[in-house]
Amino acid sequence: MTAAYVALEGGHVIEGRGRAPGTARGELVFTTAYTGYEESLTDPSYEEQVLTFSYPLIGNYGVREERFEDDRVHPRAVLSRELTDDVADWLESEGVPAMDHLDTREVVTDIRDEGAMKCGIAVGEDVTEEDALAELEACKEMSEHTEIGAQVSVDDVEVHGADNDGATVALVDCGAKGSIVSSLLERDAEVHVLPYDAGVEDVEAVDPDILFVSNGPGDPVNFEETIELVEESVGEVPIAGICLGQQIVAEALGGSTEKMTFGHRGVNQPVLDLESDRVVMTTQNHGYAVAEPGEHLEVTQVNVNDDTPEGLDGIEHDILTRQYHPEANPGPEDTLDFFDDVLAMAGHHSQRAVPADD
Ligand SMILES: NC(=O)CC[C@H](N)C(=O)O
Repeated sequence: MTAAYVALEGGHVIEGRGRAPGTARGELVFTTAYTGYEESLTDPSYEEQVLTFSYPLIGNYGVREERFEDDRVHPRAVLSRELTDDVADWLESEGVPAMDHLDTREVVTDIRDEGAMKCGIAVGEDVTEEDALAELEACKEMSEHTEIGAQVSVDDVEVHGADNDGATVALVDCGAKGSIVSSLLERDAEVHVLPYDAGVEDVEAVDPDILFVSNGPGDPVNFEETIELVEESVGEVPIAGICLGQQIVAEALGGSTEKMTFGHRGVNQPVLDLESDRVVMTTQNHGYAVAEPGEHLEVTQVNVNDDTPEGLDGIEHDILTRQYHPEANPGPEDTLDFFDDVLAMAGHHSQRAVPADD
């Protein structure tokens, strides 16, 4: 058996079974999702984090590329009660350390009590507890990853669905899940994926019907360029956002965000829509939340468990954001109509909707 250690903030070291070798460090978080391990492991929002699966068996329906949200694994390391060989081999081929035979109830209880925390991992034939502790020592706080946008964004503009007849969307890629792009393409949109640090001139070059800010990893205040872009675009073009996108929109409109104790990560987070009084089940993966929405935004949806803002609507301008992942994947699919609502905002701004010769 390959040795495997995870050192938690405070110095507590837990031993497990090595499943993919290497050393790593990151913010230790957990997801309660019982399906969707392929989607979670390829979700760019997990960049710089170590992901613990609380569900005890991970990998029981194999590993298929069609399910991937990006072309690589994003968590720095993976902890589980039991990983199948399929998943362990995949993680090894990606160079991502993994360990199992852990009591993940103990890990999750620690995170719930102490909050998301720094950790160090060491997996391999000759590793020791000290190797895991050295990784812990070198681990940064999530908010110190100030360049995290550059780690996950496209470098150059990418266009998808150029032949589509629907709305033109400028999607600012702060670490976008692939299924946000496919949800827009399925609705006939032409999607221009822009780097996270795109400026107003880059958006003007696309002349979009919608400016859409994606999900992404880390602390939203580190996305200064994206916040500035949204600030300058309010009132010029309808704006949409998912997860980090909602947080960036709130920051841009004079609101604020805060770090949660251990966040929301799973596929059964209940969300109440305040207008319809209807509850939907949602996929979530976030460790920050909107604290103050900003003066031009109204909170329209809240998390049933802790009342945190889950949906924001613009009061004077066309703005629509969600803290959860409406694109689902792995599901549930209660909230896919968000994309229809976003695309319905296309053409709301007359200066863009009315052709010059009208
Ligand atoms: N999925 C996301 O976009 C995550 C947003 C942000 N990084 C957070 O942890 O809250």
